[in-house]
Amino acid sequence: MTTPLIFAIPKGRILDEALPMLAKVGIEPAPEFFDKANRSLMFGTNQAHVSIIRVRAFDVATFVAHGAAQIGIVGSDVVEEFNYSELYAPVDLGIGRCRLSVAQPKDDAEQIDNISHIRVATKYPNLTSRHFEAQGIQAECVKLNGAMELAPSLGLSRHIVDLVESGSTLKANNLVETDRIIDISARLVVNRAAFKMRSEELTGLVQKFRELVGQV
Ligand SMILES: Nc1ncnc2c1ncn2[C@@H]1O[C@H](COP(=O)(O)OP(=O)(O)OP(=O)(O)O)[C@@H](O)[C@H]1O
Ligand SMILES: O=P(O)(O)OC[C@H]1O[C@H](OP(=O)(O)OP(=O)(O)O)[C@H](O)[C@@H]1O
Repeated sequence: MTTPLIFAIPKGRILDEALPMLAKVGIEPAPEFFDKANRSLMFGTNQAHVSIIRVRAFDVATFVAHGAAQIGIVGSDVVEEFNYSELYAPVDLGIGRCRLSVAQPKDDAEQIDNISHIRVATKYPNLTSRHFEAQGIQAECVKLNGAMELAPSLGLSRHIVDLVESGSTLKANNLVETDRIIDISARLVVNRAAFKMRSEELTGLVQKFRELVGQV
């Protein structure tokens, strides 16, 4: 019997858009997956050789990069933040679209043109440092895991780097977007070693996703 293929999917907001895509490529989670009272983290599917794990978005990349899961779905923000060499991201799924941006208080007139150091609250210290480094600015990142928008009003940092979609979270917290770092969408990710070792199964699955999004 072959070991099942482990497919990692994020439990956050991408999940609702990812499940119909999985169904279209022929993978449907077992009914227990939809039972909120069920505390399992790994689920069978309609395909005997495919299991699903539901983990936090950042952890999808970690599970797949280390080969604990062979394939997964995760935002390109996470792929680029980690930059794991073992993570192959062959398909842009076109879901979970947003952008990673710099923001600051609406009434803060400070320009960052003439400064060499900046303090930034963010969940993305690597992307943030890289972005400011390219402008000759050293970024001191304060790592938060959510609610970055609170940082400026509470004096944690003047600037934040966070995900923006509609802009309503920034607006509700009196912040304005000052720079766009990257555009983001969800990617199909595959562990490179697994892609070689289990090439038949994984190439077939990658191809189905490519066809689904019209990237043939
Ligand atoms: N406002 C948004 N619009 C569209 N896509 C988003 C938005 N916010 C996040 N995403 C995408 O969804 C992914 C997961 O975001 P989500 O907010 O569900 O995670 P989270 O709750 O911050 O994660 P966790 O609880 O696992 O730390 C992000 O990595 C990004 O790719
Ligand atoms: O521009 P908008 O449409 O307002 O979306 C942006 C918000 O969405 C995400 O947060 P989420 O709602 O996932 O909550 P989180 O802070 O717990 O991650 C992100 O971190 C922003 O706060």
